[in-house]
Amino acid sequence: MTTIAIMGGGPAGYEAALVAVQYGADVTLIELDGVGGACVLTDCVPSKAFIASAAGRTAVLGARDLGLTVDADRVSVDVPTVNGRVNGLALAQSTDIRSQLETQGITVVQGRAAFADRTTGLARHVVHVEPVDGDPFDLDCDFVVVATGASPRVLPTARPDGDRILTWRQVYSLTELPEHLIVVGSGVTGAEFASAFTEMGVRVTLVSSRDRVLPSEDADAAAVIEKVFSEHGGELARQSRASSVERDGDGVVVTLTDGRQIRGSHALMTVGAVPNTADIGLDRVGVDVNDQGFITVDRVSRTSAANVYAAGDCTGVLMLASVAAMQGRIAMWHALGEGVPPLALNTVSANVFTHPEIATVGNSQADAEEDPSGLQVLKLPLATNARAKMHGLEEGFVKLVIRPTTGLITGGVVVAPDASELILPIAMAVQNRLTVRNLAYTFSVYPSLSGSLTELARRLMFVTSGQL
Ligand SMILES: Cc1cc2nc3c(=O)[nH]c(=O)nc-3n(C[C@H](O)[C@H](O)[C@H](O)COP(=O)(O)OP(=O)(O)OC[C@H]3O[C@@H](n4cnc5c(N)ncnc54)[C@H](O)[C@@H]3O)c2cc1C
Ligand SMILES: NC(=O)c1ccc[n+]([C@@H]2O[C@H](COP(=O)([O-])OP(=O)(O)OC[C@H]3O[C@@H](n4cnc5c(N)ncnc54)[C@H](O)[C@@H]3O)[C@@H](O)[C@H]2O)c1
Repeated sequence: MTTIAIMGGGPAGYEAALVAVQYGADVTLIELDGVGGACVLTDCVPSKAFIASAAGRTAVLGARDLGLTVDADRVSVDVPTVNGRVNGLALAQSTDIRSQLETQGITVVQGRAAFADRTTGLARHVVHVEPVDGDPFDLDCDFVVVATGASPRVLPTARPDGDRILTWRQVYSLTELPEHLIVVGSGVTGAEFASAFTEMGVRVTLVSSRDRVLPSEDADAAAVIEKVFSEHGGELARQSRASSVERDGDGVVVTLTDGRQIRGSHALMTVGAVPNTADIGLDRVGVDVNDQGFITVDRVSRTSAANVYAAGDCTGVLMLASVAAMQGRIAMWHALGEGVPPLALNTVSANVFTHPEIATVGNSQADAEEDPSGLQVLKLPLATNARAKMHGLEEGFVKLVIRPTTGLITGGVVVAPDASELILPIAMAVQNRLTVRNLAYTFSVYPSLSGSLTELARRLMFVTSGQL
């Protein structure tokens, strides 16, 4: 029987385990904290549950625009209840995944795993396991999957104390809302928390090292987020790189590289993530890492060492739960002899859970600007959509990227409250090589926000080159 050890029980690890066991392998999954990994326990799942509470407050207050009487002073956030719900939901999800794994026959060990090979270059590997309760033991394996994830990056001059200077994993132990939260770092994590805390009525300053929020996202989408953020009272400190964050009595002071200082009650550090690859014995097996410590993998998740695969955030390929899970599955399909298509990043859909949300898939407007003869972009604001008017939506848009010569849809952006749900038709089109004509001829419900997608496709039929 093929013996497989999986280090780490996040989406990369547990999805790899579920595939391996289907092929009759003897699978042991070793997870330090809890099954589901950081994704379920501290990162993706809790943050989205927290954001759901923030969005609930916005929805209640927004009901005034729909003719309902709401006493704004009586809409308050019960922080211990919100965080209790968040933490309880994460634990429940972890328990569900663990029981699914065990029902399928996967051995789950809570503990730390590391390579213990005595010689580099062998095809079989030894994984040393130190369970949290029980004696250490070694596993002799045909294949190993490294899926150890990543951790918040800590600046030496801004050490989190869990009280006033927080990582994103420490937000859920707050017992009351910050008076003035300074969010340092305006990537996806920073933007999501800045948006959620403003929705909860907190004064937020977002420190961005660039001249805009979400530097890697669609510029039009980021502009909408900035506008809504400032309407909710948020302040954006542009071109501002934090050089240190220190306690100052009951508050914090963030010092910027140009000497300016921003004072607040709390600081939330969202300055990126570092891979958990330092102390797992990768050098004993000859697994290459890049200069930031991320494991180098190919598109079927192979590392530089024979029969060692790696998946998820520890590879830094695209730090999304969906990509981690797919890398884990691909690793096991490949190892166990299944013909598998390599990972294709041009079809990945992703969502930023700000208010409103930003969902993207495939080619971006930046791609189109680099290739103006090959790609064309059209944007349609939602403001004229009947359903948007009914719900009082004034912001947001849909955008499609197409190949004008063929009409193929190669990418898109949706900015809307439920963009994460609305992106699927575009993702289907990109994945299945559909054209604007295919989308234009599709019935959408009237009235619906998705009606703007079919309308945009109809408009695009007239900017394509006549071959449709
Ligand atoms: C705030 C935040 C919100 C996010 N929201 C989203 C989202 O909405 N959608 C999305 O797609 N992605 C989201 N992400 C990204 C997503 O959480 C990650 O891409 C995902 O967790 C990666 O999964 P993974 O399996 O690689 O690692 P993880 O989920 O980090 O799991 C790795 C596990 O390995 C364990 N481990 C580490 N070392 C060892 C060892 N030596 N032995 C045993 N176990 C070990 C760790 O304890 C950890 O539990 C978010 C990230 C953050 C920070
Ligand atoms: N909804 C989602 O899918 C979701 C949510 C959160 C995170 N993620 C993923 O997790 C990964 C990490 O995202 P992230 O936002 O945590 O990290 P990131 O590395 O993407 O962004 C960190 C930001 O902090 C800035 N920064 C660094 N040092 C700074 C300093 N001293 N002062 C001010 N700014 C500074 C960087 O310039 C960067 O813009 C991403 O790949 C992201 O896609 C996904």
